[in-house]
Amino acid sequence: MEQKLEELMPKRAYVTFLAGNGDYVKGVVGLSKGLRKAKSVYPLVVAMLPDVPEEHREILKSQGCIVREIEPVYPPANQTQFAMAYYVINYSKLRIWEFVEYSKMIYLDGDIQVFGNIDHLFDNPDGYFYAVMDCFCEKTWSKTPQFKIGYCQQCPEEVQWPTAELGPPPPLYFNAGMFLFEPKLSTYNDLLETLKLSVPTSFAEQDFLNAYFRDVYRPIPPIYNLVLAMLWRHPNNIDLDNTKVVHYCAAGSKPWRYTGEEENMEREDIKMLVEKWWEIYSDETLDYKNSTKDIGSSGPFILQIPEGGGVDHYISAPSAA
Ligand SMILES: O=c1ccn([C@@H]2O[C@H](COP(=O)(O)OP(=O)(O)O[C@H]3O[C@H](CO)[C@H](O)[C@H](O)[C@H]3O)[C@@H](O)[C@H]2O)c(=O)[nH]1
Ligand SMILES: O[C@H]1[C@H](O)[C@@H](O)[C@H](O)[C@@H](O)[C@H]1O
Ligand SMILES: [Mn+2]
Repeated sequence: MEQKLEELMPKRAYVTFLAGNGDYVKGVVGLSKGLRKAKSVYPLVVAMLPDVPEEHREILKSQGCIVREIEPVYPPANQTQFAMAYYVINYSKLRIWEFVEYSKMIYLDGDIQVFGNIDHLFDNPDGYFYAVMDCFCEKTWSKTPQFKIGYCQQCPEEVQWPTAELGPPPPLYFNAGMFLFEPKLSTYNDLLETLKLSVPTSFAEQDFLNAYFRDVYRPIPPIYNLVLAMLWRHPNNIDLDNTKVVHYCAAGSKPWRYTGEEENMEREDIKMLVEKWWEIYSDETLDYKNSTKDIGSSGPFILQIPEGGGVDHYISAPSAA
């Protein structure tokens, strides 16, 4: 019997996370417009906690986002001081492994902007967890042994890991603001069960995900998640001209809150990147309602086949189920 094309195609989507009634909704609106500008063919799902107000949900739907409410996930009770107190809500991100109507997803934080098309990352071989290596040099890391001895995995030759005192060097560590993963119920259930036995640490679910996926983690280049501190900590490791994804995670760098006053925020490269975020956010031609006719603009109800990545490509892709 003939199967419909839709049924044969592995489904893919971007996914972000939204909590509360604050201003992160602006980040998500910016992100949805950035994905449209980059002509991504996949929709943006917003996994949101129940505390996101109706008004913000409507704004996101009107930008073509698929809104999915999730229940909060809490870490085991513990005395941990997270690097930022609000990181506790980020454990709720684990719910995205339950989105099994998609075979592969790319998670992007709401404070991320996409400046180039990254749809090709979905074609990476199945069975791995792909993300960009983090940097340990900012003050948020000050409680960690890495920071205390001045060790960063971005330049492991500068300060060598003291194996004699601390044992073997820690495994590669990714920033959890961007990653490619495969939703799966078995993984989802195991993540939640494993969390119950875990001890919360400074970087909350980012530390947890690093520990959980350490054997299948494959680093991808920093052009797929430019953690802004890399600009002043490791300029030689980055390629700004070819950077496709920028993560406004450094203190004071969220474009919708930017004042330029915090440390490093007066830099020309930071100003330029903040301006580039605003250009996309304020561009009305990128609003979903103005761009649905445009081929390549992502939206929830349109089945689209990417240029040059047609039917054969989809059908031959190995199943991630
Ligand atoms: O009030 C809030 C706070 C956060 N968020 C969402 O949670 C994400 C994570 O928060 P930040 O982007 O402010 O955090 P950082 O980039 O500093 O944090 C990094 O470390 C965190 C540890 O919990 C997470 O892993 C996060 O994905 C990773 O990029 C946001 O992008 C946004 O999508 C909200 O919706 N509302
Ligand atoms: O998740 C954190 C956060 O984004 C910090 O702002 C950054 O300095 C860290 O390197 C990262 O691990
Ligand atoms: Mn972030």
